[in-house]
Amino acid sequence: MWATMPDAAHPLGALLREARRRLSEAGVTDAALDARLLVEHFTGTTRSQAITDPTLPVHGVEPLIAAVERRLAGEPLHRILGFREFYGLKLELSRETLEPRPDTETLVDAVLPFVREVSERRGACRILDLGTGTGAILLAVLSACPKASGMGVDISADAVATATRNADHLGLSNRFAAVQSDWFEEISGRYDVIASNPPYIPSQQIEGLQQEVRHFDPVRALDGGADGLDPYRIIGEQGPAYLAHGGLAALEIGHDQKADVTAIFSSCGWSLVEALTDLGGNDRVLLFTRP
Ligand SMILES: C[S@@+](CC[C@H](N)C(=O)[O-])C[C@H]1O[C@@H](n2cnc3c(N)ncnc32)[C@H](O)[C@@H]1O
Repeated sequence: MWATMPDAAHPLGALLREARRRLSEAGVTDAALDARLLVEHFTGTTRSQAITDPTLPVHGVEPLIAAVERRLAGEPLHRILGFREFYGLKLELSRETLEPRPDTETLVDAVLPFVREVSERRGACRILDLGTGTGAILLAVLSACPKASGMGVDISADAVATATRNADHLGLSNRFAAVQSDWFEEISGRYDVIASNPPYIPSQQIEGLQQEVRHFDPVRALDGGADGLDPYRIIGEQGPAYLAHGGLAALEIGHDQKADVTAIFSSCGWSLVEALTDLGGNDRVLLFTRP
């Protein structure tokens, strides 16, 4: 109905039904939720308006029509919206940033007790987030721990700019800095925590990933080299020079990488202190110290 009259005013309830119908007929999982979020975002309306005032006339529906078409073409919902929630924070996405995943919240939960303990004991705690992307991990930790501060590192200038904007919007820029660097290349000083969710997919497996990941997440955020372990070798070998005495390394890993990453870190003098699983019960986070 809307494509023939994009300039007309459409009742909010009818827009929602039409968006839901199109998405569900195309087999989009979570069609109802996606329709609601697209309608709210692209018409500037709220969920309660849709419930209490479904006849509310909405003008200028072209952006909504275009957004639904993008979803029908397979683009992930949050890429279209341009943001995603992570650890309760609204984070802007951009072309070269990974869409942060709920499983990565496991890493935030894993480091917070250590960050709080160091902050309480010393009045400060410094965190280095390698491969920061949107800034997700570091910003989540800073939002939960007011005495912590940190540096987000990314090889992508676009990611560094996005993480910086996210810190501004969240009111965290006084404790957050971001730098473009190939891992430790531009880094100096020592940090209490080195955190990273590095690219860890073996190069050969990228082609076989779901279309939504393969086409819309940046390859540089996914590709961990021939066996997926290259970044862990770099962090394991070079990390000790940037770690404060008694510090912690916290790493997200692929579900089948626990033994390999533990072996790499052990060979560099680290000790595994904890291994955590994600919401699906898969190995997801490893914590190491240097005795
Ligand atoms: C899996 S993403 C993680 C993004 C974010 N930390 C998160 O958890 O949502 C990996 C990130 O590492 C960055 N990266 C890839 N190679 C890098 C390198 N050599 N040096 C620094 N960052 C790199 C990518 O640009 C990407 O932002």
